[in-house]
Amino acid sequence: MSVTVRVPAKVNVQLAVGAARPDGFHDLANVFLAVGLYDEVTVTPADELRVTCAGPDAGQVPLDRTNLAARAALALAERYGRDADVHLHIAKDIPVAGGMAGGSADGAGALLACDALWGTGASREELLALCAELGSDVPFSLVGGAALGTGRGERLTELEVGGAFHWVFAMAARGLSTPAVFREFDRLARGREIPVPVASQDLLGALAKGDADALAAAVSNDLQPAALSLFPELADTLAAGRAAGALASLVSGSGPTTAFLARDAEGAEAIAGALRASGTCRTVRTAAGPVPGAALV
Ligand SMILES: C[C@](O)(CO)[C@H](O)COP(=O)(O)OP(=O)(O)OC[C@H]1O[C@@H](n2ccc(N)nc2=O)[C@H](O)[C@@H]1O
Ligand SMILES: Nc1ncnc2c1ncn2[C@@H]1O[C@H](COP(=O)(O)OP(=O)(O)OP(=O)(O)O)[C@@H](O)[C@H]1O
Repeated sequence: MSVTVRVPAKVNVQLAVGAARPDGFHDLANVFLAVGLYDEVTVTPADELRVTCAGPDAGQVPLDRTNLAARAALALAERYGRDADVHLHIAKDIPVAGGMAGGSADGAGALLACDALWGTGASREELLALCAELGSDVPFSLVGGAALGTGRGERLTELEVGGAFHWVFAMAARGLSTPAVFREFDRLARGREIPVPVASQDLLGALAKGDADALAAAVSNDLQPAALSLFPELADTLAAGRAAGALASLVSGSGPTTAFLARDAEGAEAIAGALRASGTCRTVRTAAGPVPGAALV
């Protein structure tokens, strides 16, 4: 018997970052939108814990116990007194180290799949608490849709969204390490007063209305200067998307994937074509959101 769970990627439509906390994390006002790019995690009983991965970026994914899917299976097994002798297979379509919560998606997917396989009877709250232990983005991968994340991003308030938003994502030639981007944020912020992060009411209103122009005017990412500082060529990708008519262009989360908001699906295809022709990125994908979070298939 095996269980498969499909989990979406995310884009951060607002990422407000506060000062570094004593524990090294940063308080955030993090507005997540789940978009239709998916990883699938399949769990099958086995003689020992084993991870395999297939997909264009599979070579960059660790297959040992540092893999977030393996860590999720081990955490759930420990909490509910099971053994974690399972084969976890990840069909990976979300870019690796791209700022789209790919590893987090696999963590949430493995947790839900193992939970279904083992019949632990864990409540949604218990699963969300385990997700938060695995990583700041993991609870959102479980929940999906749209949500405001506070604390280090793990405390979620689900948000109403009034329509679909159409996006283009440009994947970069190399990844960026999330801790390195936060460190660069700290370096750039040195000697400056950092305001307490708060969600933008204009942005929440634009999401609720499903208004792409209003959303474009309100998107922001406090990690973008740090990502650009570590990866200056991203400015060329952002400029190419703007020139192609994107309503908004921004770095997704900690980057280096760049995200472009289009008016509709047709507009997204046109921007995607122009980005491909620009030669400023590795691959280009289109996806709409919001979509539901991790779910059994
Ligand atoms: C950049 C975002 O993707 C935006 O959604 C997230 O904030 C990062 O979430 P994530 O990849 O799940 O991050 P975690 O695995 O929890 O943390 C990785 C590292 O990122 C930094 N980190 C992460 C989240 C946060 N609120 N403050 C931080 O400073 C810390 O150095 C931490 O050691
Ligand atoms: N299942 C996994 N898939 C991909 N990377 C993983 C996984 N488990 C652990 N990792 C490690 O985590 C690193 C970050 O990968 P990931 O794809 O999660 O980054 P990301 O999308 O930028 O994350 P986020 O948007 O949450 O900051 C990888 O370089 C890899 O070493």
